[in-house]
Amino acid sequence: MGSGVDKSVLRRLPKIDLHLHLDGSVRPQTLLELAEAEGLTLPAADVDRLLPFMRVEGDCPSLVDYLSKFDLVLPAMQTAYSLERIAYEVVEQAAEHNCKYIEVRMGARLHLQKGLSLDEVIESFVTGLRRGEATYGVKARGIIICMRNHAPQDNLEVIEAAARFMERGVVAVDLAGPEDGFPPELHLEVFDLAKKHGLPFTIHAGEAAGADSIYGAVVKLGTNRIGHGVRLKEDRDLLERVRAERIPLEFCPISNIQTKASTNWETYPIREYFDQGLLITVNTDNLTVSDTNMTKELAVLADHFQFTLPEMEQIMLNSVEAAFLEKEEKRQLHEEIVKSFAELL
Ligand SMILES: O=c1[nH]cnc2c1ncn2[C@@H]1O[C@H](CO)[C@@H](O)[C@H]1O
Ligand SMILES: [Zn+2]
Repeated sequence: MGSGVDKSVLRRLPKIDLHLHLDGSVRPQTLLELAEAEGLTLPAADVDRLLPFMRVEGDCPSLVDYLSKFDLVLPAMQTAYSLERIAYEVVEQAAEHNCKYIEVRMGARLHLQKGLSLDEVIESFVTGLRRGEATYGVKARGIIICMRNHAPQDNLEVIEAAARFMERGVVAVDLAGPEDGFPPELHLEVFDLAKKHGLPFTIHAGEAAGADSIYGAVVKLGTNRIGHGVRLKEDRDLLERVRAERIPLEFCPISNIQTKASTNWETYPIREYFDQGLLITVNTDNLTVSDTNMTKELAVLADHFQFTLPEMEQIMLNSVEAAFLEKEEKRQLHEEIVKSFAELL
């Protein structure tokens, strides 16, 4: 199998990652250092032995099991220093794979355990992104996540805080966390508030739950983008609507197989959706938890779905269209992607 794509070129291709969680992308060495400095206990004292606790290994039965991996890192993400550093290092990791633009997301309320305020959390996060952008030249913006298992009242506060950072690197908000039992409609009011502030949003849907969840996100909430959306084909009318309205799908192939959004590559609908003209984007989700990077994600497209380099360019241009950026910024990014592909092809 394979599309005959020269693998050595994949790393050099210009890339965009629109779906990337901060807490799922902590380097093991960084966790060790933060734990040491803060007196936190970890299950292992060196990188090799710590890694199995940080990433999904072998069989992961479900999204809920996948999400249990985040419990290990969150205690070390409760200070301004750690949040700034981890955000900076995510940009650094993106630069290693020639990403030109990334949108990094974080659940602000998950970082209040040691007394930081919501504003301090977001400030530290965007400061790290900005420093990363200045150092590596990767344009980096933030998305603030509301957790679907948190009370809507608490999420309203998250939206208010995110809105205060709209001129300082926050470009959108999101809904993430366990999908079963927490439909998007529970947070209708929360995303109405986002709309009032002119904050666009993306909703994780169709990953662990089926098309109903995507329906809630698209029809009831009016989402601008869909996080994953793998199970969209379960509702043909909805698929047609998503296609016609050009609502982007943030696919994360390696994570999607791990969380069992699809049971295997044979049933993973990326080729089918792409060929049907859905606005497919390809992203990493969680660099550490999923043990991935953008180069590996593109290799999956070549190995399992015969995507050619021009098709990969189309995927990146889809990401430009889907990006939460101003028109002029998108125009520049589009130009940069086209130019770099032309040089490489
Ligand atoms: O693929 C995913 N689906 C749903 N929720 C996720 C996924 N990856 C991470 N998180 C959740 O988002 C929180 C903030 O980053 C993480 O702590 C995790 O609970
Ligand atoms: Zn996600």
